[in-house]
Amino acid sequence: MNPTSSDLILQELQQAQQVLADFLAQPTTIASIEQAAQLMAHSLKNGGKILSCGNGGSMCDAMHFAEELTGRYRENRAPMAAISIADPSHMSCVSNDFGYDQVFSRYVEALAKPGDVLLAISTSGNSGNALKAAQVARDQGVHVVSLTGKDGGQLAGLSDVEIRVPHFGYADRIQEIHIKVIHILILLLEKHMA
Ligand SMILES: O=C(CO)[C@@H](O)[C@H](O)[C@H](O)[C@H](O)COP(=O)(O)O
Ligand SMILES: [Zn+2]
Repeated sequence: MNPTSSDLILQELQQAQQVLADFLAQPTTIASIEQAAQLMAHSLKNGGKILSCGNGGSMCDAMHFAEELTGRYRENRAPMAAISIADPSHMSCVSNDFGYDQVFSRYVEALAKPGDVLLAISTSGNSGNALKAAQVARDQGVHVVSLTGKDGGQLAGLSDVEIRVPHFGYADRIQEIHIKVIHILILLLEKHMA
């Protein structure tokens, strides 16, 4: 028998609850979020900035993160220096002329300065363009914070701080936790910068 809509709704919410419980049960979770916030706050206090990137839904998350730092989260306060790598003209030029793997790294190469932070978001931890951006960032003295899923992929090894959602199913389950972490990071940045 096909599941009813109510069955599907309940199943979705219960699965999300389980992924959140598994994330919370991971011994590294709380410390890694606090470390990421400290790294970002240190950079901002020293005149640095945060660049964020990701593909698909994770690009939306990268944009969401940056706009709430330059714009607003819960309350009005001074803007913070953050920019997501999501300019369509840049993305189309670089994809067309150099390849999609370079869409984020070329932006990092152009704009990032030592002491800045790159927030790289990838549910698989294996998207080529995110890996290349993290590698170029490291080469330029830019700290890498990553939001990953599954086993962290290759991005785990390229990160100064990795925040991993240890879920091996669909990406949306991982993204649901990523956006929660993004909001917590903003909350902590506001606390550190106040
Ligand atoms: O939002 C979703 C799925 O929920 C998709 O658009 C998803 O972000 C895309 O398939 C991405 O290309 C996946 O990349 P990644 O998270 O593995 O780096
Ligand atoms: Zn938000």
